[in-house]
Amino acid sequence: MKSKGVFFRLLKYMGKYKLLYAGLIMTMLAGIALDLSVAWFLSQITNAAVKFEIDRWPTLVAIGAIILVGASLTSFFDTYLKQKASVKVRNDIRLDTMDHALRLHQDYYDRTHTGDLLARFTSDNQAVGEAAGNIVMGLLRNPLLALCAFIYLLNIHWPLALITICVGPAMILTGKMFGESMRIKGARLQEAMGRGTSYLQDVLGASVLYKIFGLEKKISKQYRQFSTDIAEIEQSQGKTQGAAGAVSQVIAIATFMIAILLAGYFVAKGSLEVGAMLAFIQLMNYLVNPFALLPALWSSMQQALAGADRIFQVIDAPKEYAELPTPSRAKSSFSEIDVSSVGFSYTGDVNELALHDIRFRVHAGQTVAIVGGSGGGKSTLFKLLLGLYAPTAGTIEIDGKDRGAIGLREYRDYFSLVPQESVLFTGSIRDNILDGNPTADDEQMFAAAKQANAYDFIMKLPEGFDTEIGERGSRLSGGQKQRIAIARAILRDAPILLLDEATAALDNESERLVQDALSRLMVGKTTLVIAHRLSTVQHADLILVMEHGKIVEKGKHHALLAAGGRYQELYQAQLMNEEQETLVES
Ligand SMILES: Nc1ncnc2c1ncn2[C@@H]1O[C@H](COP(=O)(O)OP(=O)(O)OP(=O)(O)O)[C@@H](O)[C@H]1O
Repeated sequence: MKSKGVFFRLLKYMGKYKLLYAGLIMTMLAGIALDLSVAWFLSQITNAAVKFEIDRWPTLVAIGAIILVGASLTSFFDTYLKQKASVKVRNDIRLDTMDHALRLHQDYYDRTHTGDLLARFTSDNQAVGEAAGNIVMGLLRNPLLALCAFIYLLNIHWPLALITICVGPAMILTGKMFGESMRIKGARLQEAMGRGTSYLQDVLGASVLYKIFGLEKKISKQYRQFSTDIAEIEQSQGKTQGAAGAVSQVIAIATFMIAILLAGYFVAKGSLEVGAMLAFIQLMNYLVNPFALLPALWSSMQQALAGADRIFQVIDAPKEYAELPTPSRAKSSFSEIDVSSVGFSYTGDVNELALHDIRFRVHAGQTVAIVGGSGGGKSTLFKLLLGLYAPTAGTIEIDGKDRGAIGLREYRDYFSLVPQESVLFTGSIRDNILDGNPTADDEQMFAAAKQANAYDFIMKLPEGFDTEIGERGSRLSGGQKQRIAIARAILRDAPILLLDEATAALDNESERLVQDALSRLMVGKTTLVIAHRLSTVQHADLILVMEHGKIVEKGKHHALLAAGGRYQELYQAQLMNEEQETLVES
């Protein structure tokens, strides 16, 4: 997006705090008046001194004191209000980003590293906050101060004032010259930071893996590359900023010198008072300094706008819902799911189908096992069933209606999910189980925990259900996390359960507790399970064998085994696996 468009969008966020910005503008105007009064004050003191007007001194001291008090007050309010405005705008943008991120299509999450999204919430947000406070006010105050100083200068000595104002166009040109380059470097920097944060997130969340595999040196080397990229862009930014600063300094000093030489000349000729010359010097500062600051402010604004653009990309990305959906209320029943000629492509290209012509029907209460080799399309089928992606061809209907007719939230209310790796959120065990049904009371929560074989271990924890589980459940064992996730699914009590069986074996006792919990969860439910266990497939009402995105065999265990096809191969392989596991354990 063009930086102008980005700026106007940022302005909308700022517009919510009109009073605050009105206060800031008043403070700014008072500050400028005080600055100018210092020049006037200088001229008064000098003229009184030159004319030996000693009796004016008490008044001059009083004026000096008033200027001092005014300056300290405006300085306080200026800093305080700018900070307040910046914090409020940042907070609103952060909340808005979250509000939109929660509604993004799964496709966005599958394509984008979460670290990159995190950078938009952190470093980009920080840059935008700066823009809404210090930078925008600086961009307003400096030209206005320069303009007021110029008008005052015109009053003192107009030919001198006109010579001095030449600094303006030269500085604006400098700003333009370096601003675009700063904006491009700013965007590159934020992207590099996004990549660095993504990498950090992967590595710091996998401490056990890098310790065991001895990857410390490799990771340190790779991170050096990310860090060096960031440092190089920052250095290059420094160069551009330095060059912009140097050019503006040269212009400022040259203008200053010419004006002073001329002012001195006019005093010597008797056409300018000494007091007026002192006021002139002070006013020159107010004219030249703002122009010297403008290029740097302008480039910081460009950099902040590059950050804002990255945030607005998240806000503008296609969403699943127009508003945040109402909390889920699981459906109580259904009769049939009909998957009819479903085809799907992640890329939208019909030549790259991840699923081809998938057809099957499930009746309430049945268990369907989905088996097949890696990359066969099992998880993709789950994603479609859960409404995370829409089929490219064909339909998925529940009781004769597809998700378009039912509405996405309501469609998802038919489902509960137990993923392969249990995901728990930061918070207490209670919070996590109640995610299944926030309206459940303690009795229902305890009953769910008991069914999930989780109650006893939870009660042994120091704070029972109120125990904080730590980041991603890090303070719990794998089996404990799974049982909490199962308790959550039990409390949800949705009629269709999608279960991705864990491939990683737990120890015997833990495995038994988890399996037992899962069988209780499945009672009375329709279950579609990506199955890795023989016991699950043997008892399924329907087995779908998936290879290369197609259902290559379909039926019940004995019939498929007798057919001697792909299912039999998979079954034999799994049988050998489980026999080996039993041998290792015994
Ligand atoms: N987000 C994605 N974008 C593009 N292609 C994808 C995406 N996710 C999966 N695929 C591709 O779709 C195909 C099916 O993958 P899927 O994860 O559904 O297989 P799977 O049967 O669940 O495999 P596994 O048993 O190994 O988990 C694979 O070729 C995979 O590379």
